[in-house]
Amino acid sequence: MHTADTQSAGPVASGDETDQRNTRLVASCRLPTPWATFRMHGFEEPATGREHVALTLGTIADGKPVLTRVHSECLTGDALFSRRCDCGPQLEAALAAIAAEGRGVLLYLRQEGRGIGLLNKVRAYALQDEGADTVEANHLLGFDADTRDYAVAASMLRELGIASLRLMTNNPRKVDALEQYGIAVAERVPHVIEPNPHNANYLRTKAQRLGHLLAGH
Ligand SMILES: Nc1nc2c(ncn2[C@@H]2O[C@H](COP(=O)(O)OP(=O)(O)OP(=O)(O)O)[C@@H](O)[C@H]2O)c(=O)[nH]1
Ligand SMILES: [Zn+2]
Repeated sequence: MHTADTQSAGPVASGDETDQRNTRLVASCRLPTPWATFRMHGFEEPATGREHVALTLGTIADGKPVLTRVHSECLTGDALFSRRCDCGPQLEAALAAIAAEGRGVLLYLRQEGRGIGLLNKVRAYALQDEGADTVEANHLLGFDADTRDYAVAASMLRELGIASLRLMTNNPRKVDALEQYGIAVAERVPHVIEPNPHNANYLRTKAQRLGHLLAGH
């Protein structure tokens, strides 16, 4: 098992006062998991009070592209074992990949339900139970299909001293958004999970309507 105990002292600020500082690093600690013992860094977004975390492993502020997962909160998939989506297995696979490499970062962003919040996601799921797809359900509730913003992710990465990523994602819009906020994506690493009978339609909709790169959909 890899351990974060030997990694460099901690996050390094870029020193550039013109950076958009949307987040503030509050505290860091050890986080043992089944895959590795990570460093966990807790951030707050002063403008909104939202709290986010990053898990890091190894030496990450050395300028070389860092294997990275930018994961959006999904309480149902990440914590409650829901099979409606692919979030839980993606989270596990990302931590396993970072541990296997001995170096990397996972940002856990508190933008549940593609930014619409937990209870609106439950409303969206109820509409999907009646036949709407994931995009139609958001629209019926008066939201865009995806209301997430990655300025916070870019700010956290800068505070961790990371400027270049090997990003585990199937979402080209996530790559574009991070680059727009000044983070280089040296490589997109596909992060495809084997579908199950409950999420096959959802994954097809993501590929067809949200532009996700999921081979076979
Ligand atoms: N509004 C809404 N949000 C959902 C639904 N299913 C999952 N989510 C949320 O979607 C977010 C994950 O986004 P995804 O579209 O699965 O994937 P992504 O992060 O864009 O792309 P990847 O990096 O490839 O995983 C999490 O915040 C989930 O809570 C849904 O049916 N409706
Ligand atoms: Zn999910």
